[in-house]
Amino acid sequence: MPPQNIHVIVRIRPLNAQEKKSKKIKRAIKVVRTGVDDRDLDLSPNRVPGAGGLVQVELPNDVRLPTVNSTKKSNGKIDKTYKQYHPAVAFPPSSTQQEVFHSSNLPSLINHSMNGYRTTFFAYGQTGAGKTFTVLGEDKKPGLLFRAVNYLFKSTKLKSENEKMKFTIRLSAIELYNEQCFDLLTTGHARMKPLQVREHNKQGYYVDRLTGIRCINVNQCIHTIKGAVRQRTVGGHQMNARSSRSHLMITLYVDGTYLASTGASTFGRITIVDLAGSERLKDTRSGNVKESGFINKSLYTLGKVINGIAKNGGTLLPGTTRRHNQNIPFRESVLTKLLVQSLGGENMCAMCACVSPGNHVTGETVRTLGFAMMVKGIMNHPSIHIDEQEKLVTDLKKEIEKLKRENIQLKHMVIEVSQEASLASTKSGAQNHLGLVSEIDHLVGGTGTKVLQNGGDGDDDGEEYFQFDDDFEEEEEENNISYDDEYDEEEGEEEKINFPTISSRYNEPSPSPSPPISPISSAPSSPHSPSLFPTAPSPMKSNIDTSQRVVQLKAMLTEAKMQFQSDGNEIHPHILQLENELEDLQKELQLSAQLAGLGVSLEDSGEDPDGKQQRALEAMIAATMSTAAGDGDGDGDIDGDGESDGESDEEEKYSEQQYYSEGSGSIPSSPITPNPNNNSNVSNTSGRSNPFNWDESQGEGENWRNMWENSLRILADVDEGDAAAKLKQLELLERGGVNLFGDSKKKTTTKKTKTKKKNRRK
Ligand SMILES: Nc1ncnc2c1ncn2[C@@H]1O[C@H](COP(=O)(O)OP(=O)(O)OP(=O)(O)O)[C@@H](O)[C@H]1O
Repeated sequence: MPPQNIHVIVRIRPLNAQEKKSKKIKRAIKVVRTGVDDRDLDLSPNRVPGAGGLVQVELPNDVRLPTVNSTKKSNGKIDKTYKQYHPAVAFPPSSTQQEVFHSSNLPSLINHSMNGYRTTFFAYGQTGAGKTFTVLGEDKKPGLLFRAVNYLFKSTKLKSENEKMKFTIRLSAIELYNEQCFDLLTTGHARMKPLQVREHNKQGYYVDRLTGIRCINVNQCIHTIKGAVRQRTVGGHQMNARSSRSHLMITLYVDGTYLASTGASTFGRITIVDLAGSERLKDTRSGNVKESGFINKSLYTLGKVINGIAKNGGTLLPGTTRRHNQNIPFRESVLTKLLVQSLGGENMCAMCACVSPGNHVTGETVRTLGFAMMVKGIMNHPSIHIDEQEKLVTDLKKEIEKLKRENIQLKHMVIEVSQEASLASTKSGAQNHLGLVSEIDHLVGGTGTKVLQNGGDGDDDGEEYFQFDDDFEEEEEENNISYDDEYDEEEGEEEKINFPTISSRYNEPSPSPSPPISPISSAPSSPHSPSLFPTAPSPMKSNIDTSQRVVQLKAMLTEAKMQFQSDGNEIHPHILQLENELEDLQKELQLSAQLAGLGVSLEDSGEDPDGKQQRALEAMIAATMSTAAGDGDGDGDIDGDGESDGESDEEEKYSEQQYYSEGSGSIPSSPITPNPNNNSNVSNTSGRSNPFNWDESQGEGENWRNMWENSLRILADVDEGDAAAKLKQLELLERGGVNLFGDSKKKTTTKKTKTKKKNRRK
C-alpha cells in the first residue's frame, strides 16, 4: 500500500447549556465547508470520505496569527480576523454520531484491519471539547467505538462468507494514567497494577501481560468495552464534570485466516484512542495537579513527536526508531511509545480534532487545529501483518507438495529411462531378448537356449553377458562338431542328418490341433522309408503356427536389432546368425507348405518302393535350399572357400542320376545369377529340361513355378498317374489365383548353411 497521510477530521461540539447562558461566550468557529458529499454516505470498503472541509475560526482582536483572513469595516479598519483550516472533513455542531462515523474514515480503517493492517483512530482536543462524546458517546448516542464494533462484526461476517475466511476478534483495554499503563479488563489488585510497556525489535512497543478477551459477538464486545470504560479514571473539574483523567486505548485485534487457497493468517488491529484533554490549571482549577501534569506532559510529548516527525519530512525514518529517529522524543511518554507506529510509522491512522465552539477557548481551539494540521502532514507507510512464520510454513507446505508431485513424475521418468537404458544396453538388452533368442534357437534347432542357460547366471551384469557370448561361440563349435559326428555316423545320408533338425519341430504338439488346411495326401509315413517330414498330428497346422511364429520372431529380432543399433551398440554375432537362421527357416517352411499344399508328401513314399520319388523330392528341396542360400556370385562357392560347393560326391551322384547331364555336376547356386554351366537345357531321363534352370527374363515367382512344374513332371515320369494329378492340382491352384510361389529374396550365406555344406563335403 502506498504511503498515506493521517486522515484528519474536525468536529465542533455544540455549545453546552452553560455556554449558551453566558452572554460573554460567543461562537467563534464555524464550518465553512464540511467536505462531506453524497458519496460519503456510501460505506464502500475503501472509500475515504472527505472532499476537503474548511473550518474558520474567528480570532480575538488581540490575537495575531501569520496567516489570517479578515473582514474590514466601512472605514477600512479590520473588523474581524479569521483563521482557516483544511481538514478532510469538518463536522459542525449539529452533526450526529452516525454522520460522523459514516463520513470519517473509520469504516475504511476497519476494513483494512480485516486485511491485516494495524490502524489507529484517536480523538484529540481540549478538555471538554467532546472527545469522549465522539468516541464513546452516550447511551442513546453511541460513539464511534461502538459503531466501529458493530461495523467490524458485520464486515467480518460478510468477508468470511465471501472470501472463505475465519475471523477471531479479541479486545484489550488500557488506560494511561500518570504515565502508567493499566489493564481495564482486570479487576481488583490486577487492575491497580501497572503493566510494563516493552519494545520488540519487530513489533515495536507493546504492553506486556495485557489481557485480551475474545469477543464472540457485538453485544458481548460492547458489554466488555463498557465494563472496561467504567473502570477508567474520571474526575470532575471546572470545565468537565466527567473529565477523562487518562488516555483510553481500546484495541480490537482482528485475526483472519484464509480457509481456502493459501491458509495464511492476517493480524490486523483497530485501536481507538480517547485522549485525555489538554487543560490549563487556571481554567480547570483541577485539584489534582499531578494528574493534570502527567496529562499535559504526555500531550506535550505527543506534540513534540508530531513536530519532530514533521521536521523529519513528515514520516519516521526507516529502521529502528531508536537509532534513526533520535530527534523524535517518543520515548519520553508511554503514550507516544504506543502511538509512534501510528504517527509516521507502519500503521494507518486517523485523527478527530474535537473543538469547543465558544470564543472563550479560542486559543485552545487554534492550538488544537494547528496541531491537527501538523498531524495531517504526517505520512504513514502502512504494511500488512501476516504471520511470517505461518506464511513461511504455508509456503513451504505448498513447495513440498509441489516437490512431491515433481518427485513422482521424476521417478516415473527414471523408471522409463532405466527401462530404455536397460533395453538399449548390451548387457540388459541381450538379457531382455534372452527369451527371444532362446525361442529362435529352439525353433531353428540351435543351441542358443542351452548356451544362455549355461552362460547366463541371471545376474544383471555385463560381464556375465559377455561371458555368455564366449561360451556361446564355444558351444556353437561343439554343436557343429556334434553335427559332424552325427553325420559321420550316418554316412551318406546328408540331408537326413541336417533336415531332422528342421522336421523335429513338427513333432512339437500344436497348441490347438486342427485339420490341415488343404491336405491332398495324408498317408501315414512308412517306418521303412526315412521321411524328410515325419508324421505329425497336423503338419499343416503346425507348419502354419510355426510360420506365423517365425514371422513374429523375425519382427521382434529386427526390432531388437534396430534398438541395439539406434543406441550405438554393436550387433552381437549371435543376433545376426539367428536372423539368418530365421530366414532359412522361413524358406524351409515355405517349401514344406508348398509341398503339403501340392499334396506332395513323403508320406506317399509308401508308393515309392524304390525311393526314387523321395530322393527326387529331397534332391529338389536340397537344390532349392541351396539356391535360396546361394552365394550370389554364380560360382557355386557358397561358403566362399574357393571351391565349388556342388562337388559333393553324394550331390553329384544325385545330379547324375536324376537331373543333370554328365559333367555338369553342379546345383544352380543362385536363382538370380544362374550358373552358366547350367544355363542350357539339360536332358534327363525323360528328356525334359533342367528344372533349376533359372530364367532371369522371368519373374522370380514364375521361375519357382516352372521349377516345381518340372519337378512334378519328373515325378510323373516315376509315378505318372499321381504326379500328373498333382501337376493338374498345381495348375488348378495357379489358375485359381493361388500364388504358391511368391517372390523370394536373395539370401546371404549363413553360418548354418555353411555348416551344412561343410557337412556335405564331409
Ligand atoms: N457533539 C456533541 N453533542 C452533544 N453533546 C456533546 C458533544 N460533544 C460533547 N458533548 C458534551 O460535552 C460534554 C463534554 O464532552 P466530553 O466529555 O466528551 O469532552 P472531552 O473532550 O472528552 O473532555 P475530557 O478531555 O475532559 O474528557 C459532555 O457532557 C458531552 O455530553
